[in-house]
Amino acid sequence: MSTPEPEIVVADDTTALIAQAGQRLVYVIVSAQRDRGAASIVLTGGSNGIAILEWLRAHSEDVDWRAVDVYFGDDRFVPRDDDERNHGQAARALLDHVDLDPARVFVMEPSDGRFGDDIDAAAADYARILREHADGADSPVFDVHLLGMGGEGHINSLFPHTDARAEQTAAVVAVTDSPKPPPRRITLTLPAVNRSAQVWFLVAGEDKADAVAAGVTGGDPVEWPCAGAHGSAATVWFVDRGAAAAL
Ligand SMILES: O=C(O)[C@H](O)[C@@H](O)[C@H](O)[C@H](O)COP(=O)(O)O
Repeated sequence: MSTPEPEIVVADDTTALIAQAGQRLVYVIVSAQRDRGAASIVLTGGSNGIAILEWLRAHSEDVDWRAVDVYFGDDRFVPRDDDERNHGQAARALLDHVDLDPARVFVMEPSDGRFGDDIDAAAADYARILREHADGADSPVFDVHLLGMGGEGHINSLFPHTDARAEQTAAVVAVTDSPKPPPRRITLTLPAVNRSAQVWFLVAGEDKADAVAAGVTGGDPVEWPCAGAHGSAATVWFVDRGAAAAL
């Protein structure tokens, strides 16, 4: 399946990057709600993934939050109240402050959740949730999957040269040896990311420039996982000047 050429949006700084991506996200959500009655987004961790949620908290008066399905691209398999949880960070930044329908917020279980310390059961549960909202496929067609990115090109918890990155079938896998701590995580895989209509990267800093260049110019996705992520309708790289330095 061919994918559209990536679009690159270069912002002067992180504040502008987040505002540009935030404005466009509001537009996509409002358009989807007008056309289909609902929108679906996949959240991500990291400083930019959380910063866009803080931006939305202040600028999303046009969004009907009760008609947004919220998923997570990955989360750390640590206790619910651990500061490392992407869900907790997202809740503090946005989710606790807008009128979401709790039945439409799909959280990966923590290590003290319904499955206790059984990470495989917790990952299987999230796979079940995705299937239930996927019209016969393994994962939904998300309107927008947000992605942060590490300097070595990792996205979600898909790190270079790992089985999780190489997964071709399952939509969700457990990771127990993440090279970046904490070691245990649950993550959507590239097949799930790539079912999204739009995949958006939020990337700042010159230390990410080589990975951005690899991602944009079709580098080897084994080496640079970001290069394997594409939306079916659009792939957008929101980058600051530093992250764009090698383009
Ligand atoms: O799971 C993690 O360990 C991090 O959350 C990580 O995946 C992060 O999202 C990226 O490294 C981008 O982070 P920044 O947006 O802070 O650059």
